[in-house]
Formats: sequence, C-alpha cells, structure tokens
Amino acid sequence: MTDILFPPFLTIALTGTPGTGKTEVSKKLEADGYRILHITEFIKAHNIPSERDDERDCDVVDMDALEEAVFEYQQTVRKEFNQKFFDEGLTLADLHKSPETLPVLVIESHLAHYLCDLSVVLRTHPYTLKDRLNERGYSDKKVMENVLAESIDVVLCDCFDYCRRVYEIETTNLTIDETADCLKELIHALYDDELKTYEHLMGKMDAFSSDVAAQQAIAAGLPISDILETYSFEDDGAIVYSDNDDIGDYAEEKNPVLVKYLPGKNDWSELTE
Ligand SMILES: Nc1ncnc2c1ncn2[C@@H]1O[C@H](COP(=O)(O)OP(=O)(O)O)[C@@H](O)[C@H]1O
Repeated sequence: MTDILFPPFLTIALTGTPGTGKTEVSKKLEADGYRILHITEFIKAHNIPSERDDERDCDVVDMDALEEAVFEYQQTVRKEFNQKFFDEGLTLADLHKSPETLPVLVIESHLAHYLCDLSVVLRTHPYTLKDRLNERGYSDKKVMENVLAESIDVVLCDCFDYCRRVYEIETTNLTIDETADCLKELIHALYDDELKTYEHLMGKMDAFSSDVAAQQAIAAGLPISDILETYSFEDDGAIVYSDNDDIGDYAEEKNPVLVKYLPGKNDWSELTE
C-alpha cells in the first residue's frame, strides 16, 4: 500500500465548556456518517487511569496515558481511511462526496484541544449555560464554576496555548442542528485548506524528487503537519529544506488564527492564509 499517495488526514478538536453542546452536536454529525471520537466513552473503554477530585466534583484523567491511547487510535483510523481510499480507487476529488470518505476525525471533549493542534470551540452565553447546567442537576458550585469559566474564556485561552489554529462557533441562538450544519461547513472548509497545502507541497515535491525521505513520508501517508516539520516556506511559497532547529521558528510564525462564526454569514474565506 505504500507505493500510492494517500490524502492528508485531519484531526479536529470539538471543545468548549460543559453544556455548550459538544455531545449533542457531535452525535448529530456521527449520525450523518462523520468519524467522531467521544473522549468520555474512550476513557472508560480503554481504562485510562483517572483520580476522583471530590472537592471539584470531577474525575482528573492521566493526560499522558490518554494522549498515547488517542494517538494510537488516530493512527488506526488514518489507516482505515487510507485502506478505503485504496480499495475503492478514490481520488482527491472524491473525498468530499460523503462524510464516510472524508479523512477527518473529530475529537469531542472539553479536553480535546490538548490532543489536537486545530480546535473548534462551541460558545454559549453564560445565562443560557447556567440554565442548561441547572437542568442537568449540577450542584450550584459546579454550575457557577462552569459559568464563570465560560464568561472569562477559559477554554478559548487554553486553545490558544495548545493549538495552532482556533475557531469559535457562537451557538446561543442556534439549534443543535444549525450548530451541526455550521460545524460540517467548517470541517469541509478546513479539509479543503489542508488539501490545498498538500497539493502545493506535492507540486513542490516534484522539484525535489531527489529527496527520498520526503517522498517516502508522503507515500506513507504521514500527516501534513509532520511533513511540514521537515520544510519551511519562503514568502513566495518556495519550499526550503530546513534542519530541526528551524521547526520552532516555523511554528512561531504560524500564530494561532481565531475565526468567529457569524450566524447567517457563512464566509470561510478567512481560512485561506
Ligand atoms: N444549541 C442548543 N440549543 C438548545 N439546547 C442545546 C444546544 N446545545 C446543547 N443543548 C442542550 O444543552 C444540554 C447540554 O448539551 P451537551 O451536548 O451535553 O453539552 P456538552 O457535551 O458540551 O457538555 C443538553 O440538554 C442539550 O440538549
């Protein structure tokens, strides 16, 4: 299978304060055929160690163990997509035709942004959030802790610390279906963006055909982010081989991008850098 070129694979975090709709929205996407990883269920199914924090009324999970298990899972899913691509003789143009062929994994959890470098944050007005969490039967203390976190952008700030690109969807006046539709649009736009980078890179690779390591990396279907770590780009898009010391500089240049969803104005043009 390694002698054909596989499409890029994208992992996207769906995150947000508890009660902002991550579970419901991701279930909607799942029912439509998108590939979703629900971290809460994953932690139980894989017996990821966690400790009870009685004071904060929550479980604290071993993040190193979780990260390792999620990475392995991601690799398995990526191989499944590659196999499908190969078995069905798909081309890059076919990928968007159905959610089942789109090589994207959405990781759903308020911890997801610690596991991906691309995140979508669901936002809800604190008053609405308060009502939802009360309805869930949370203690007053737990409701206030989460409402305060949402008010002061705790998850969003965390995303900026951990992710290269960050997107927000304001869901307060949207239904779950509308939020799901918005997320689908964003996923496809993000994948398009990834494909453009991939095709650009492939074009440049032709000129660097003597670079066997890079050819092999692409043929093995490594994520674009891994391949980019081997290269940097000049202003005119020219590709420049770089040693490992340059990787940090490249990451620094790519400051996180924040794009807000404005209901009724689905313009993702800002995605294209
Ligand atoms: N956009 C929305 N409009 C109305 N109710 C919503 C919306 N998003 C979530 N809810 C409701 O809020 C509650 C919490 O949603 P949930 O998906 O469990 O949030 P999370 O997974 O982020 O904790 C659920 O009862 C859900 O039906």
